[in-house]
Amino acid sequence: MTAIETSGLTKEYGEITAVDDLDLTVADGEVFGFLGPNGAGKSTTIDMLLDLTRPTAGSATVLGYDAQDESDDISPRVGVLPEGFDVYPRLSGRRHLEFAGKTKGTDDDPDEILARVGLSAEDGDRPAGDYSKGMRQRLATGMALVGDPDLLIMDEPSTGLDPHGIREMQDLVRGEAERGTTVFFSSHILEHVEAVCDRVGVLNEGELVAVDTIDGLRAELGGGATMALTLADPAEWARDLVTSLEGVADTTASGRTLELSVVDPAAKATVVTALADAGATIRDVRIEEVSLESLFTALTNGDEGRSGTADAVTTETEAAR
Ligand SMILES: Nc1ncnc2c1ncn2[C@@H]1O[C@H](COP(=O)(O)OP(=O)(O)OP(=O)(O)O)[C@@H](O)[C@H]1O
Repeated sequence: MTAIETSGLTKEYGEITAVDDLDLTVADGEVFGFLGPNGAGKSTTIDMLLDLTRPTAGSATVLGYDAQDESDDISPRVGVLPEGFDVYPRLSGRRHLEFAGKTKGTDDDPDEILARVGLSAEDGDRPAGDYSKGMRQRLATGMALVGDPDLLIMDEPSTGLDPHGIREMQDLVRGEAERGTTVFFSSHILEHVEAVCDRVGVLNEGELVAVDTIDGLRAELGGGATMALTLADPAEWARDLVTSLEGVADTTASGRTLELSVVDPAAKATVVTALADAGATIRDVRIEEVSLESLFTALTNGDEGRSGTADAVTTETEAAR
């Protein structure tokens, strides 16, 4: 079964096409990163999946149910961490979870959920207003996990977290994925998506411009990686050898250093093996992957977002500043 499937899904707000003819499939059990700059249409897509807004055209299924006609079958099976959710400061963490349980009509043990999101029983007793931003996000994720959903939808879950909080969030997502939960993770921060997602879909101005693994995207864009190998002997002969290998380009030799680009990620191992087989002694190998930043910029034409600010597309390093 597919967890999410959209077909020609479109949402227009007057002149603006927020989501444009979106065909997207997310497999059961997958952690899928939904990536795009501010205003790309991520939240609007999520709202249509949850029947919070109706499409202008097209359709979507969630867990096999029609998102519009069978939304009552969908909501008990889906947990949502909405963008910008904040806690009720005076309410304890445990009360938040009890409240979520009542709303969903389940009697999940709050302490089991606290533990699942990495909060202690003592944390559960404290007012959530005293929590760090990372703890608040974990509690909010816990509320989404009440009822043990098959699909967890997280809209920008790492916004505002420091690097430690981000790692905690990523561990949480990985843990849920290991339990078999499908995770749909929207973000405009590249590294967050790369670290946890099996595949990513890149949305730009409402259109899906790519769907692949991060490695696949790198390869597709021809960026791949650059390799610099230091050999024990002058590298000129090795240049001729590796130039003939599939997926290798731009080979240069200078003294004992051999530099090349690999278009196909698998070519890295091929280069090393071919040189070793030919009797070369490799003293050092340096590999530089194409940065996610440049990858993203290439896909979105450096788009800074329709409603966006100049830092709409950012890296973790920038976000942490
Ligand atoms: N209710 C609405 N009325 C009019 N325009 C809207 C409405 N909701 C969204 N839009 C517009 O649709 C486009 C997509 O917005 P959306 O919030 O889905 O993007 P996003 O990718 O989630 O962005 P962000 O990362 O900033 O949350 C934007 O141009 C936005 O201004």
